[in-house]
Amino acid sequence: MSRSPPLPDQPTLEIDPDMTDRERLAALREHFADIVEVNATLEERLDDARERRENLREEVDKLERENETLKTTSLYVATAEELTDEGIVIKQHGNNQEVLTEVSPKLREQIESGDRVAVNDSFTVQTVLEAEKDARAQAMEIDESPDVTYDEIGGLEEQTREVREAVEQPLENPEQFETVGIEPPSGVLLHGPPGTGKTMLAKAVANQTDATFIKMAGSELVQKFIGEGAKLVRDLFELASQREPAIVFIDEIDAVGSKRTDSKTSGDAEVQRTMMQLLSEMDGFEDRGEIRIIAATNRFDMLDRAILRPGRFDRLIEVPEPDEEARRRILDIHTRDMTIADDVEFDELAKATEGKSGADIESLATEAGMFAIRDERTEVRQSDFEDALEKMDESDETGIVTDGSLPSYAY
Ligand SMILES: Nc1ncnc2c1ncn2[C@@H]1O[C@H](COP(=O)(O)OP(=O)(O)OP(=O)(O)O)[C@@H](O)[C@H]1O
Repeated sequence: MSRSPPLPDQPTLEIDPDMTDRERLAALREHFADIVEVNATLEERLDDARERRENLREEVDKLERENETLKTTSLYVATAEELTDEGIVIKQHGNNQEVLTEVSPKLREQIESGDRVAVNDSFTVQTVLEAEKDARAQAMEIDESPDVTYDEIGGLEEQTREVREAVEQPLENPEQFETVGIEPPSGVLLHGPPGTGKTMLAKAVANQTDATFIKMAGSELVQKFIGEGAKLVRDLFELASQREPAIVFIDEIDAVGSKRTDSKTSGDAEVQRTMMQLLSEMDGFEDRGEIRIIAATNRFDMLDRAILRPGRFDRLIEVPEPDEEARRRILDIHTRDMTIADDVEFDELAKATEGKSGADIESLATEAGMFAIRDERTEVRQSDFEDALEKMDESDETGIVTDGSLPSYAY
């Protein structure tokens, strides 16, 4: 805060007993003029101080209001439907209840009908939410040019060939399909245990074909964006058609495409709506041009068969856990940039990692590197890999997984 200038000195009256009346009058006049000047200065300062106090009071009010807002627990999301002289008509998400409510004049200036707002328990509008495209941006990962290449994928030669045939060829040589007179497969479903390279495979095809890679996680659709799943699916396909050629990758499709249950809870209904939207987008897909869809799941058994009908995900590709040869190759790939000591026996490590996925082998290499660093070495030895493996097996037993996710062996 800026410091105020010092107050002016109090004027002093200097009267000498030897002064004539005229001199005394002059001195008094001068003193009076000084006092008037000091008074004006003080008055000016007082005005400044009042103004400052007013500003501070406003600031305190604002902070108090903000504090109040923060203290009130959850807010509800609603859409501002209509701005009237009496207030704002909002429609609450979830129950579609319409309410005429109040809003501060300042907030009102920022609201247009159609905006999403947050309201408190008494429906008073508290804030205007960012445009919905934010939910869309959050729900989708868009990668204009993924950098994964086929040679970074260990094993999966047959799967790579199939994916290239079903996705890459229709994008690169559509006329080949026309000439032969067949429709390319609509959607490809990769199924297999977690961390085996399904996402990598989809990214590699996008890279190879210069397609935009747009990923959406099924679990987020139903958990994070409750009430918006169907709309986000629509947005996903709209976005893809704006970014052609594009590869739409739907990870964890089981979250929206599980077998229908008989329960009628609203959560299930929401999942159903999301899935119906997905199916209808896929059915109307032929005219969409250069968009291919790849989905992935590690719960193949749970999938609703409707998803697998012809014209939908009709090319099923199993992505299994890597065998010994594939593990050897994955070890090579993930230790490519590491300084490896001569004593490291990759063949032996490939044997010892039976049951591990590609993602596990990647963390094994990183962990072995960490052991070397802890020991202040730059070269990674066989013993580092062995220690890392032991640590990994221990955490498998305790169920603690290094990347923070829960182990999922449902496959
Ligand atoms: N076959 C593989 N070759 C090389 N690296 C692999 C392979 N499989 C997995 N990885 C490594 O593990 C990471 C995770 O793999 P990815 O995301 O492709 O698995 P996913 O099958 O899609 O898993 P999830 O089902 O959990 O989504 C990759 O970034 C890569 O570093």
